[in-house]
Amino acid sequence: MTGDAAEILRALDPDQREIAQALRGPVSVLAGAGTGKTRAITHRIAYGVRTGVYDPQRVLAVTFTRKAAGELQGRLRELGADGVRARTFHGAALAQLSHFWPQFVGGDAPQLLPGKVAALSQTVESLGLRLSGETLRDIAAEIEWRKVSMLSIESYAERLDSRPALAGLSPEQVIDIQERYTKLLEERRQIDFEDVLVLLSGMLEVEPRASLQVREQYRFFTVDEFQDVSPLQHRLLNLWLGARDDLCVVGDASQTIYSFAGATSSFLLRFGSEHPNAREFRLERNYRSVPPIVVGANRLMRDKPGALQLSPMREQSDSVPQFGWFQTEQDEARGVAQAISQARAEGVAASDIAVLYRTNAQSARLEEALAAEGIPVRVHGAQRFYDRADVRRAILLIRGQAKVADDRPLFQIVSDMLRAVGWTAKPPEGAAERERWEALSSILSLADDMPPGTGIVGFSEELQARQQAQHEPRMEAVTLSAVHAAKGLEWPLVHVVGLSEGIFPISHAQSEEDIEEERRLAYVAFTRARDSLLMSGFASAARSSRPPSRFVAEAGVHF
Ligand SMILES: Nc1ncnc2c1ncn2[C@@H]1O[C@H](COP(=O)(O)OP(=O)(O)OP(=O)(O)O)[C@@H](O)[C@H]1O
Repeated sequence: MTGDAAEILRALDPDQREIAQALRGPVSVLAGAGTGKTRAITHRIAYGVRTGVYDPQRVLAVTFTRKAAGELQGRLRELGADGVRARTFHGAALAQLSHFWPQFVGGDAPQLLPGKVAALSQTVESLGLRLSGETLRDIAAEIEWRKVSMLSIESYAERLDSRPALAGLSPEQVIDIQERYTKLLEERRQIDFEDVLVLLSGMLEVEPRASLQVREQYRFFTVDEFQDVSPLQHRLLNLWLGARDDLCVVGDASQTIYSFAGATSSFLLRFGSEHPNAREFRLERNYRSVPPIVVGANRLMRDKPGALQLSPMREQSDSVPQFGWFQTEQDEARGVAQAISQARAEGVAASDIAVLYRTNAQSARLEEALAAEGIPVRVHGAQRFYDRADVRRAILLIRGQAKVADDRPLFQIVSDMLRAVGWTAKPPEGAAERERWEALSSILSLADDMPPGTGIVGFSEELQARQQAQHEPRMEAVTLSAVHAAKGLEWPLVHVVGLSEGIFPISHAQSEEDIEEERRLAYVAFTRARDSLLMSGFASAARSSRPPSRFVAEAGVHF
């Protein structure tokens, strides 16, 4: 073993190390929240590359979001596993579909529909119906569910009884809309997001030359968050694998939060029966959170199927989760903003704080309250860092400057470039301006964090590599995020807001299954916190009064 390879293993605990050394064959890792599963899989890949078992070009790490793929790619790069690709299912599938279409179908691949709602709106109009934006989104969600569950419209029609009713629509109308939507896309030569996987899977099934090419390209697969895989993604993964079995899947049944969209943890929990020679590992040591948070998380999931029992690894702490109860949503937002102001006054960095909520609609009130306190925020998922116009311009300028012999200190050159796109040393007023300023400032902080002696050429290369990997620099702002989008992330101080019955769990979660999913979502939210977890809720709604969320008491938090 080379010294470098041994170095990679040194960062791991004994369980993680065993995983990193299990390089071949089917491997499943059941890993609780904060137990270092991302660390285990990135080090496993880096170890495989470093020991020469893996050709980096033939390794594919699959995640569910572009953000997670960017993080993974960034971490792999830091571990010296350049060349390994981290992609979303969708990203990898789209690249393959565009590549194969001209060869096996002819012409260019159909155009990808940016979203379903506009096409659906046209479809329902042609049927003489008038539906709200919300109903159109519900119809879109049903189409997505049908496709990822691999059901034809006919089979879907047979199951319609067990699906949620769509406001004001008869079963015949629901089916009619789906048929017309399909026809409209065909006429326009367009495909939607799920069609990418449907079409690619079909192509790989019937076209041995295509599947052979894919299997030539990729040999070793790792899938993160496997508890959220859909039947359609599972089918595609099996097609990528073919007869081989170099597949490592990692997940936590307690963090399954996309069942509503067709995901199921059964692929994770049944991995051993699908691959009888699989090795199964467990990670249950929680490194992320102080013990009282881990105890609360364990309580919330007690006796739930597939739940792991986390053992806290951090030192004992008296930072127990707290619950604050407010009269109105506005009072709650103000209370949270004040608490954040105070934490910052005590020295907590804005980037170390997150506010998590059940639905995106909750963010506006929080944004307002935080802006009133002069707190910089970034709304997670609103815009990708490298898609920001100013960031792109700044990177272009830096790249241009790297071509000129400029041996001034890096910090000076970069701040000049940033000034050219409107950055100032002092933060501006106004939430949007401030967010823009924070984005540009994060480029400057990145320059500041480069090893001493790095020049503009080295920095420009680093930026380009990060941009390619979508690896974002850290912004000095409080993160506002829906819980779904916070999966896989962590912050020292986390506020989970709207913990009121009817908000979280959400009012439309009625069945036992729906409530279980809400509970897992609460589990994801609570386990994002490293040092402090502050929960809150509010009593009054339009015409009624709500009690605190059941999840607060279930986590053993007193109020
Ligand atoms: N062996 C270890 N020693 C010390 N700290 C560790 C170790 N493994 C992981 N950690 C730390 O624990 C935290 C969680 O790790 P990571 O993000 O890899 O977890 P995860 O299992 O992917 O989490 P989740 O499933 O909740 O998103 C990180 O702060 C990481 O640095």
